[in-house]
Amino acid sequence: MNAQVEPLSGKEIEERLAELPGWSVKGELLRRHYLFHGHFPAAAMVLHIAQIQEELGHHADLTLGYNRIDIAVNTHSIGDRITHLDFGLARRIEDIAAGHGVR
Ligand SMILES: C[C@H](O)[C@H](O)[C@H]1CNC2=NC(N)=NC(=O)C2=N1
Repeated sequence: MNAQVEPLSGKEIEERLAELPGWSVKGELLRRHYLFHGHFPAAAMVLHIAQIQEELGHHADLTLGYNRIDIAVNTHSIGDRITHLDFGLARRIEDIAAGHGVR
């Protein structure tokens, strides 16, 4: 699956990170965490992200804590590298974050 997708170069990753404040790359993972004012808003955002992931056919690892979620994503189908698919999902997540009352 997604065999046609290429890993992004370091320069491409830097350029795309510049458009996504709060997101970072560690090794071959694109990551962010969000903090909330309680558990339900954090859980609700996880469900909203799940909906987007099913729409895109691309899925991050989501860790739900009491008042935070931790997100990490790469593209499994090409050996766990960072691709435009990961940044596309990150963009979509970032676009819903304010509406979920992240602090
Ligand atoms: C068929 C389906 O689209 C693929 O298995 C998708 C599902 N979600 C995925 N998510 C991630 N992060 N990487 C993938 O390679 C991937 N592949």
